[in-house]
Amino acid sequence: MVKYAVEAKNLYKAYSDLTAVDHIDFAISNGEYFGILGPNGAGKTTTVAMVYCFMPVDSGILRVLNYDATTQPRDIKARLGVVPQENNLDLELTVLENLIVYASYFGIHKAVATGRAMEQLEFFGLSAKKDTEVEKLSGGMKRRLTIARALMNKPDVLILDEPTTGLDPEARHHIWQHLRHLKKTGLTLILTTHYLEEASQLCDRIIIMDEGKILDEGRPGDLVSRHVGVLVYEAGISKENQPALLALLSKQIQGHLSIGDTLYLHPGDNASEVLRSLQKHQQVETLLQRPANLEDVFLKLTGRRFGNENASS
Ligand SMILES: Nc1ncnc2c1ncn2[C@@H]1O[C@H](COP(=O)(O)OP(=O)(O)OP(=O)(O)O)[C@@H](O)[C@H]1O
Repeated sequence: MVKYAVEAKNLYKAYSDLTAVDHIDFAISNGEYFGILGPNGAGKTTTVAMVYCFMPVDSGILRVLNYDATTQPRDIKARLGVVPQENNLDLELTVLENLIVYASYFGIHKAVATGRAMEQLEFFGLSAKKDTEVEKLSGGMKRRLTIARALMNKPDVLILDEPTTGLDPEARHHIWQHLRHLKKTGLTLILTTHYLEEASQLCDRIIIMDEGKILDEGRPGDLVSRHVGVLVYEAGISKENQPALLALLSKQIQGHLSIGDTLYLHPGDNASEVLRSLQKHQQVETLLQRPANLEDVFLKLTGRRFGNENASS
């Protein structure tokens, strides 16, 4: 068995003069759930599109299941499952037909394909819909069917490009649950997402991308504790009060970090004392205490927020 499911070294891709993937390195172990997290335009889709040999590599090394992405794309494609960003199911066909037709592209005999399809539909809670035309399914069902379809060739690596974008929270959680169950099969999963919670919930390890570069990589929890600590206080501070407040904090907490109106406190910090001071000096209009998350990591690394839709996802 090869050591890495995917290995990228100095990987580079540009569209004319726009650099989409800027000399990045990463390695994904077999059986790992690996996330590529980043805002719109970060280069996530371009990165995975090179992994599934849809887009050519401009320069650098990209090996997938020990095959070279430039010279051995057919070997790679045969062993991958891909769920692209847009649903590309055949809307006029039934649920079952979609799976069987897809399997035929891999030369899987109809009888074998039917058996496999029934197993997949059972697993993804779609058995009752097997004879329904795809256009009549809900968005969440369509997405589950697209994942089921990508598993028809029993891939070693499953690539999901933004698997839950556009779904409501319930449908999203439903998909997460299925993906967690799939982990037991030893599947390697590569997921791109701009949902911070999705990355935290599903991934063993993530890279955070921005403007084609990798800002950092690690386990989601480790990234949070390494960059921002455990607790975060969001303080509503008027602009004129900010300098005085920061001066006060500096006296009280060694090495505290503040970005905008968010204060980051590490477990060793004397948080309750800080809070008392803040309130005593009436420099804070509102104060919210919450656990630190990957949004804070992104903010710390870039000085920019990830985007409002992520805060509550
Ligand atoms: N076919 C293309 N032609 C030209 N530029 C492109 C093309 N595809 C992507 N880009 C640009 O390359 C950069 C990276 O895009 P990419 O789609 O890889 O990012 P992303 O992180 O997946 O973003 P999103 O979440 O919006 O899909 C962006 O600036 C994008 O506008």
